[in-house]
Parts: sequence; C-alpha cells; structure tokens
Amino acid sequence: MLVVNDQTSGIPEAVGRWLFRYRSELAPVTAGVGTAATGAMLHANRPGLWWAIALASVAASVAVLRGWFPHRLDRPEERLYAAVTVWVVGSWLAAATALGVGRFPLPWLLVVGTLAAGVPWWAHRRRRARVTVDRTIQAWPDVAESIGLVGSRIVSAVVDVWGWRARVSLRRGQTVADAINRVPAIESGLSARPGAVRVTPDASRADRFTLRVLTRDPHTNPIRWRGPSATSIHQPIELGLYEDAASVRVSFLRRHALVGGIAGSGKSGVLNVILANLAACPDVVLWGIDLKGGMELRPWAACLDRLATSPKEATALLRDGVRELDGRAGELSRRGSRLWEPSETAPALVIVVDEYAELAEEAGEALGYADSIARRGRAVAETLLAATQRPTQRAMGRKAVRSQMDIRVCLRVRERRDVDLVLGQGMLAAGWAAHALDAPGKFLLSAPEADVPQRARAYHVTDADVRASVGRHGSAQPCEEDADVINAEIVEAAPEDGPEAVLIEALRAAPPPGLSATELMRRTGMGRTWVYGRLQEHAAAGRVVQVSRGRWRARPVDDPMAAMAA
Ligand SMILES: Nc1ncnc2c1ncn2[C@@H]1O[C@H](COP(=O)(O)OP(=O)(O)OP(=O)(O)O)[C@@H](O)[C@H]1O
Repeated sequence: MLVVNDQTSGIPEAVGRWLFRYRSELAPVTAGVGTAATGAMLHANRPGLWWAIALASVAASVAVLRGWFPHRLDRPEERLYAAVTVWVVGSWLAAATALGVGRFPLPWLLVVGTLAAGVPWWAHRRRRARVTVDRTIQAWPDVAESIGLVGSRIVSAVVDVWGWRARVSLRRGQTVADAINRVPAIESGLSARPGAVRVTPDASRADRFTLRVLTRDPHTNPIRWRGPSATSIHQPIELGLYEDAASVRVSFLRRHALVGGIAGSGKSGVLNVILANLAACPDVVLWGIDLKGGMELRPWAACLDRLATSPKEATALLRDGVRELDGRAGELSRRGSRLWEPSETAPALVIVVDEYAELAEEAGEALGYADSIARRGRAVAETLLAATQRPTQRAMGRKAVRSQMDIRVCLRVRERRDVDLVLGQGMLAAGWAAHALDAPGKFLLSAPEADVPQRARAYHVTDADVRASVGRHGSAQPCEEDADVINAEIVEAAPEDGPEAVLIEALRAAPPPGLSATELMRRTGMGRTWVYGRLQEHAAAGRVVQVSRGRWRARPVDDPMAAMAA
C-alpha cells in the first residue's frame, strides 16, 4: 500500500518536472491552450470587449515591430515573427470573445496557427541555444562536482553567434589554473565537442573566469585579407580576427616582434600580413633577411630597401643596422630628445628576419648586431620582426634577443612546453594553449594590448594580394626619362669634396628609378638622419625629387611635376 502511494505521488511530480524542463519547447502549445481558455472566459463574461482586444493586438504588434518592446528582440526577423504572432493571437482572441471558442472555424484556426507559429519557434537556433545554456546552468553543480570544480557557480550566461559564454565564480581557494587544467574534463562534462571550450581568466577577479563554449568554430574558413589597416607606423596593424569577430590590432611602433610556430603553422602568412601593412606606411623602411634563399621575402623585394639572402649579406645588413642605430642615437642626443618620432623623412626601420634560427646557425657574428638592435633599437624606432619555428636558446643565439621581444605571435606549436618558449615562462599554465591550435594561421597574441589567451586567425594574404601590394607600394619601375638630363642647380650647389659632394654626384648620376636612402648612406658613409636631412633641404629647393617611396635623384630639368614642386 505504501509503495502504491509512493508511485502515484511520483507520477505527477515526474510529469511536472518534465513539463518544466521542456517549457520552452512546449511554449507554443501552452500559448495555444492559454489563448483558448482566455477566449472562453472573455466570451462568457465580456463578449463586447472584442473590438478593444482587436485594437490592442494591432497596437501591440506595431510596438513589437518597431522594437519598443521587448528589448531583447534585437533582430528584425525576430521582431517580425513576434509582431505577426501577437497580431494573429489577438485577432483570434477577439473573434473567440465575440463568437465563442467553439464556433467554426476557430478551433481549426487555433490548431493550425499554433503549429504554424510553433515551427519557427522550435527551429530557432538562438532559442535552442538559450535553452541549452539554461539547462547547463541548472546542471552545473553536478558537472562541477564530476570535473573537480566543486562549489563553482555560473554567475551569468549569454548566447552568441557561435555558441555561448558564461562567467563562472570559483569556490574559495580554487584558481583559474584549476579550470584551465580541466578544459578536456569540462568539454566532457558539458558533452561538447573536443576543442570547443575556452577558459579565459578574469583580469579583475582571481576567483572568476569566462567559460566560452563554441558550438561552431568561427575560424573554420580562411579569412580573406581586406587590405592594409595602417598608413603609418603610428597606427595599429590588424593581424586577423578573434573568435568573437573582433579584430586583432597591435602596434609595431618601437616594438620587437617574434612569430613562432611549427613548419606549416602560418608564420610566413603572419609576416605577409605585417609586411603588407608596413609596406603601405611611408614612414617605414623595411629591410629583410631570408636565408632560405629569399624564398619567403623575395616576392616583397620591391618594398624592401635591402634584402639579404646569404649569411654574409645578413651580417652586413645587421652591422649597418647597428650603424644606423648609432647614427640615430647620436642625432637624438644632439637634439636633446629621447625618442625618434618616425615620419616620412625620418622613417622607422623594421628588419624582418624569416627563420631566425638559420641566422644563428649560419651567421653567428650577425647575432651580436641583432642583440644590439634588440636592446637599443626601440628609442630610435629601429626594430626586429623575427619568425622562427622553435625560439630555443640555440635558435635565437645565447643573446637576449628573445627576452626583448615585446610582441609574441604564437601559432601552433608541437609540444606543450614550446608554448612557454614562444610566449614566455608560465604562459602555458596561464591558459595559452597554442599546442591545441588546429589550422594554419590560428594564433595567440601576447602584446601590451593583448594579455589574455584569445584564439585568433590571421588574415589570409594570397600571392595575388602580395603582388598587388608590391605593385602599389613597391619602388617605381624605370621610366623613359633621359638620366643625363639633370637639374643644373644641384651641380651648382655641389661643394668640391666631402660627403655632400658624393651625395650630389650620386643623385646626379642616379638612374631614373632613383637611389634609396640606404644606398646614399652607403655611398656617402653618413647616417640616415644626415642623408634625409640633406635630401629634404635639396627637395625643398627643387634640386632633388623623390621618384617613389624612399628613392631619390636629382630633378631632371624637364620634369614639370618637379618644377611645380620647386
Ligand atoms: N591565415 C591563414 N589562413 C589560411 N591558410 C593559411 C594562413 N596562413 C597560412 N596558411 C596556409 O598554410 C600553409 C602554410 O603556411 P606558411 O607557409 O605561412 O607556414 P610557415 O609556418 O611559414 O611554414 P614554414 O615554416 O614551412 O615556412 C600555406 O599553404 C598557407 O596558404
């Protein structure tokens, strides 16, 4: 008897629990039944109210359509659905109030209307996601217990385009590192796909973290590059997109950068994005070192003032980089300033080194120069941008280059411990799981403006994009001018000897595409500042023209543009 009682009391409870659990799915049916009951009640008590109900339903549907309420309906298609539903329900209710719920064809209309309105409701992705989140919040205490985060709570949760995110509060004594170490367990506890969960520390509270569950990977497809985001080194460069579609923006002004990742992880792809932006900045001069025979950087040759493809050239390039640095430092101290502000006439110098490990192996002497630039280059806007597979001590040389890298772009690494190698000690434990990145171009960025491990994917710069960039920003092709017809004024301005005489002679004899500032520095033996200073003065006096970005020559006498400028 006692058993029978237990069973009978258990059935309504189970049904109640089931109804409550599936309340969202049952909402159209509940609304249909509720509307019929209200119609029956109104018809029995206030049948004359039908016109007020009809008017109210029109007013309410207009208000919904205009977005006056409810505010969480932020998409036009959702508002349209809600407005039509309100109007149809209101109209049916008005008819039922006047005529009675049982009058033909009102019952049939109610059934058909409930099903018709139910289909979009049941199919709606955001609603289903919301329901999943609600259920997850309810089930979290059990999940937390089984994954070893007993006592943690979901404080709030929102659904987004790719899944949902929640703020999780930890029990006293638990840390974000505990959650990070349990990411695979969380995925299992939530029955999510492997790789779907992200745990991000909360910068303001050590006992909280953001849990992100991606039902779909936003980075499945390559993201087409949309053109340069910067026209000056003073502006941040957009490297790609985070998983929430926000762009990854980072400033390269006065910062050395390291791009690390296994072969095929997309290092050259990231370098291409950076180069495509820097090439569009007239206040930047680019030098390149590519000891893989120029395979990666040669397509950019026309945008590089110098390209070294052999150990000897690389050593000479970095040695000149140090000379340039010294020249700039001297110039700064003469001016009494602390920082070199890059401009078109005093550009920043960025030295790009593809596969830095080759440099360490084949041009040991060059490492000393690179180290010097890494330590002293920031103030004078002379920086390194290095890519390498594994930035070990051996690959980076015994010098301090790696520790000087302010920007770290970490693509996929093979082993967990390589995360710390690229990003710095302790980063793996802090949740920077670069070993779990699963497609080329996916990366984690550590920089002064990016201190949380958010996955991003670099823009995909195609070969055609590189060609277009080089065509737009590279040196001009030789033109048809007669190189011997030059401005007489520059000849008159020439002193008998000294660097000024060498400079003028070089500019006078320059071929139509002009000479780069680097070449002029080499010929005169003077620093960049001196060369640019002289060029500016001659250009202001109309004696010299800038043929293309960073290339100069004496003004031809029959150059009408130059004559106008003069
Ligand atoms: N952001 C990206 N989106 C999509 N595909 C990319 C992206 N970056 C690179 N890839 C593709 O991945 C492949 C490898 O890229 P990449 O050559 O840049 O890798 P890497 O790390 O420089 O390799 P290696 O060390 O061998 O030079 C290429 O086929 C490239 O097209």
